[in-house]
Amino acid sequence: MSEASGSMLKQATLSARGRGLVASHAIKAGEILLQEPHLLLYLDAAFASLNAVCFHCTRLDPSPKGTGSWTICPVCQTATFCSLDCATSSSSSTHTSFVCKALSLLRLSTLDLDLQTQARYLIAAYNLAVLSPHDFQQLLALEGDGPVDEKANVLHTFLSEVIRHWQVETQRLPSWSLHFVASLLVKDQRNAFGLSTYFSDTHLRQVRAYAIYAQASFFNHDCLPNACRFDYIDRPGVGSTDIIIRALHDIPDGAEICISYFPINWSLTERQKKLRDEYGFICKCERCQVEEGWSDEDIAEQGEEISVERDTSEEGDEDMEATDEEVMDAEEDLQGSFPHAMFFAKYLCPHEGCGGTLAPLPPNQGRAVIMECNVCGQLRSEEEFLREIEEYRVSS
Ligand SMILES: C[S@@+](CC[C@H](N)C(=O)[O-])C[C@H]1O[C@@H](n2cnc3c(N)ncnc32)[C@H](O)[C@@H]1O
Repeated sequence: MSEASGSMLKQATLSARGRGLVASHAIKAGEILLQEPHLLLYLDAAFASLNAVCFHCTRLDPSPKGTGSWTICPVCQTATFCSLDCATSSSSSTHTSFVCKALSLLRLSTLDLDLQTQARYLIAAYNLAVLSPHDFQQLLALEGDGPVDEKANVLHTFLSEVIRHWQVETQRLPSWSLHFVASLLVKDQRNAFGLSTYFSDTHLRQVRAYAIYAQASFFNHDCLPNACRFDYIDRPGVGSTDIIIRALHDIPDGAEICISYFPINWSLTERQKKLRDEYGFICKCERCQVEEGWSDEDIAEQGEEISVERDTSEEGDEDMEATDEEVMDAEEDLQGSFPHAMFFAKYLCPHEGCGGTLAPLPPNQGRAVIMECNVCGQLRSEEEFLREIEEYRVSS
């Protein structure tokens, strides 16, 4: 085992799941287990084409189109910057002359938007290899190696062309083999986190950018996670693209910390497909094992139960604290309905269509537990939680 970050986590090799992160001491609900800046960041091509997201910090342009003070790089006509600071910092980091040239060629290419996003990842990875070999080694150390497929072929051809152009204009840079590009693409698929914008009116989430984090990439998946991730990409100041991992509940010393790689309310079929196709494994977690034994009626019933539990009132915000006894009684009431009912009642965001996970705010002595949603950002007090359960009890 080796220390991962600070004193909260240790890296361990775990049976049938490679490396993972375990608690290096007992952890309290809501504690921040990890806060980490990205190793690599790249924009989603569809979002980038709107020219309303900063190439360097990924903040959105809040002003109506054409009225803001944002600038676009006159050379590649692709990278948009929200401020002089971002434009200046990026010229020696995320938007070097190499990246600028590569983006110019990407703009003229015929790659579809999905391939353009992947090309942006390879450009950022190549830039990282040139600027910071140490950080690039961290990327190479991440899980993932893959077959050479059509996508890898197309993207390898594009990247080789970029490197050839660049060599003609400036210096000699190493080329990358087709197998190397294919393996980097799998590392991205298995380790990148999407930084999303949530539209509360339509409940849609649109990925704005993708980020890879050196330590957070070691969290394994569980369909009943004990931690979840937050990001605050539009928050002012530095560190807006940091990943923050918070404990959902108390975690004992030595237990593995797992997150869910997708919204926790996905069905068994959706979860298994995603994990098999994109992450290369069959999930054997407790929840999957229970749900694999279900009949079609059980599945329909569970869907209804989750939606009933989520159909909550938004009224009232009395400032009284629930006692531990009240919370325990409520938990017992729910246990009987279906396995893991309590997990959804506690941790699935009650706001319709959101699908986010609620985690307690970091512990603050003497204060009631307040849960925060990692998607819509809304808060829920313990009293609201008890009221939801009471409404459910009355209606069932
Ligand atoms: C983000 S990485 C997590 C760290 C990885 N275990 C490692 O050794 O670097 C994702 C990969 O870990 C493995 N993994 C994650 N959760 C797993 C689980 N519950 N069971 C088996 N393998 C898992 C899969 O290979 C997956 O593609």
